[in-house]
Amino acid sequence: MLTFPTCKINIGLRITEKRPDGFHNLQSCFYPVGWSDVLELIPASEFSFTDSGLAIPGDPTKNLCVRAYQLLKADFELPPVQMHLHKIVPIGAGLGGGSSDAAFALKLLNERFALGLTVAQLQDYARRLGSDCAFFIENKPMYCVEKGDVFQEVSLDLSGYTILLVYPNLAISTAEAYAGVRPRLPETPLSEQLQAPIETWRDSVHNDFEDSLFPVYPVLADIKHQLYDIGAVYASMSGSGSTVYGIFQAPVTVSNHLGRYNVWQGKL
Ligand SMILES: C[C@](O)(CO)[C@H](O)COP(=O)(O)OP(=O)(O)OC[C@H]1O[C@@H](n2ccc(N)nc2=O)[C@H](O)[C@@H]1O
Ligand SMILES: Nc1ncnc2c1ncn2[C@@H]1O[C@H](COP(=O)(O)OP(=O)(O)OP(=O)(O)O)[C@@H](O)[C@H]1O
Repeated sequence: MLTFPTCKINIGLRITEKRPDGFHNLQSCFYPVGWSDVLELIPASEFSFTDSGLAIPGDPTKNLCVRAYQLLKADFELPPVQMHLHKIVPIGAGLGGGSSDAAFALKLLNERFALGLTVAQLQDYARRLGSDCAFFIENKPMYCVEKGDVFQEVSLDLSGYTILLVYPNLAISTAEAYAGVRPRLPETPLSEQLQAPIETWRDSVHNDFEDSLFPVYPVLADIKHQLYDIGAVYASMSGSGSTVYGIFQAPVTVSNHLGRYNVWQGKL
């Protein structure tokens, strides 16, 4: 069985407070984007995990796909499987790629072995693997609060718009990015700003990580300016970086300047 774990962008990201558990509460709209990995699962005589495509740093036995399998195996009689991940979505990119792999692995195992887990149960398993993971169970636009794993329905529909993602070949660790932020409650809740037309977002919808990361990595601010220069209606960094995205009315010609990076264009 094959599945295609997509990624996400954050439209606005306000870090509101540090929690007693060391994590941060946030407000953000998570929106699915079609740039995807490929995950294959085949029943086998013993468990194995292999990967290809982009090199994944760290120990493969701790890959989030393996951890997803082990999590379910602890509660169910799961037969052994051969798992293969072809990695396409950049890593340390603010796109939640690894989290998506984990969530899609949970969904695939649930389906293949008819475990009968509900969406809420799958989300509970996903939360144990990472803050971004639970979003990818339903994988639809959501207003996310707390650690980014508590959801409120959002009536945002950007279908028809084109998105251009620019990964500047620079990995940013999520934990380090959080260590650099100064949490504070925004004067206007993000949910209110998102109800205004997309043309207003440039002046209102903000990713708090930009404040601490743009001075350290000037290339990020440069990409954001370039995206506005080529006609983006709205541009922002996603998550804790380093991907910067632009939302456009129609498909765009990627300038030579941006073409030097790892770019992906598609429909929202
Ligand atoms: C930046 C975002 O991508 C926005 O969607 C997410 O908040 C990151 O979520 P994630 O990559 O799933 O992060 P996790 O694997 O849960 O946590 C990695 C590290 O990021 C920090 N972290 C993460 C999420 C959060 N709400 N507060 C945090 O402070 C913690 O130091 C944690 O040790
Ligand atoms: N399937 C996977 N894909 C990517 N990284 C993985 C995966 N499984 C485990 N990891 C580990 O997670 C680290 C990347 O985590 P990090 O949260 O920075 O990036 P991400 O999952 O690509 O997305 P984001 O930057 O949005 O959080 C990698 O360095 C790797 O050690």
